[in-house]
Amino acid sequence: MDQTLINTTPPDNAIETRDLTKVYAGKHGRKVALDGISLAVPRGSFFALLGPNGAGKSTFINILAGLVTKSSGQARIWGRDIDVDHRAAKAAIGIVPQELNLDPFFTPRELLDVQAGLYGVPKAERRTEEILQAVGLADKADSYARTLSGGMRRRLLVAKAMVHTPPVLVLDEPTAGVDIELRQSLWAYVKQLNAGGVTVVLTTHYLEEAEELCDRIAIINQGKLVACDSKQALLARLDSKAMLISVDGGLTAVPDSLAAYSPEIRADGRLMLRYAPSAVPAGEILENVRAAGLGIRDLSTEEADLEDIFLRLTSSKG
Ligand SMILES: Nc1ncnc2c1ncn2[C@@H]1O[C@H](COP(=O)(O)OP(=O)(O)OP(=O)(O)O)[C@@H](O)[C@H]1O
Repeated sequence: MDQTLINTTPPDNAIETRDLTKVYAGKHGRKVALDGISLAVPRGSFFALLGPNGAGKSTFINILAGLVTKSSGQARIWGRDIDVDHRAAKAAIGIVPQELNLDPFFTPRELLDVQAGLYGVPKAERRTEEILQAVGLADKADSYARTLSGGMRRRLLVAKAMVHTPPVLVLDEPTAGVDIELRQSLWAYVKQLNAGGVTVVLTTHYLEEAEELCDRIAIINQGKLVACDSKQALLARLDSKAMLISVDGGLTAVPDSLAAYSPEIRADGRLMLRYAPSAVPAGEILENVRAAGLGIRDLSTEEADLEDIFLRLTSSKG
């Protein structure tokens, strides 16, 4: 890690933005891509930045990366203001871009060396072999980048982002187009980095991925922050569950007395009853089911998932 970062107390938040705004002046007029985003990414967290296409995720990340100039607002990376302390802010972050932009005539080893040089990492401190090993590219260390598969290039980009040992790693849609097996190995490595203290921020279209990996989630819609919370708190917000009941002897019609639970008979014949766990105890539903003369053969429940939250917060109705 950069000496100036080592010699200071680590901040509570790895990234902090205040009223971050970006207005693009395009051919078709002004486009507000970010509309006053204030958020904090706690140090050590595994943070997901979610949003539909065009929500502003890449713009947000590219401002942190120094690739897009913000229109107004502030951003701090590892406590360093990107305007005031640009060099230290840049040293604190490693960015894995969305595009697979690698020089085709360089080998992974050369690319990592060039990158280390750009960041002023002294030769003796370079961890080229270790990083190549970690991303599963040790046996491709001397092959031209153009001969690498999409999944390998993606992993090479992660390796590139890590050469200067930044405490914050940001991945923009890292698994788009990467097959499942490689996705797993990429995540294994990123999880290992996170377990070692690296703060990880990722944007992804795969909500299950965010749900599985991340502990905090922010959702951006049309340039505005519509949610930023722990995963548990976000999911609890929906306060919605479904109870699935296999009824003795099957079921052709739902008794009227269960109408309050928005009942539905599933294609597999099970009866689905919806309820808000904070207001309705499961036992009460079971009593009502029995009182309606139905025998319960088997029972399971389904929780709301991130997709439900995401759709609710980003639907055009708001
Ligand atoms: N250079 C630019 N000039 C004008 N408008 C732009 C520019 N870059 C992005 N935009 C617009 O700003 C908005 C946010 O784009 P951005 O790429 O940040 O979204 P995103 O959430 O990353 O989307 P995706 O998931 O598709 O990458 C979009 O409406 C986009 O068309």
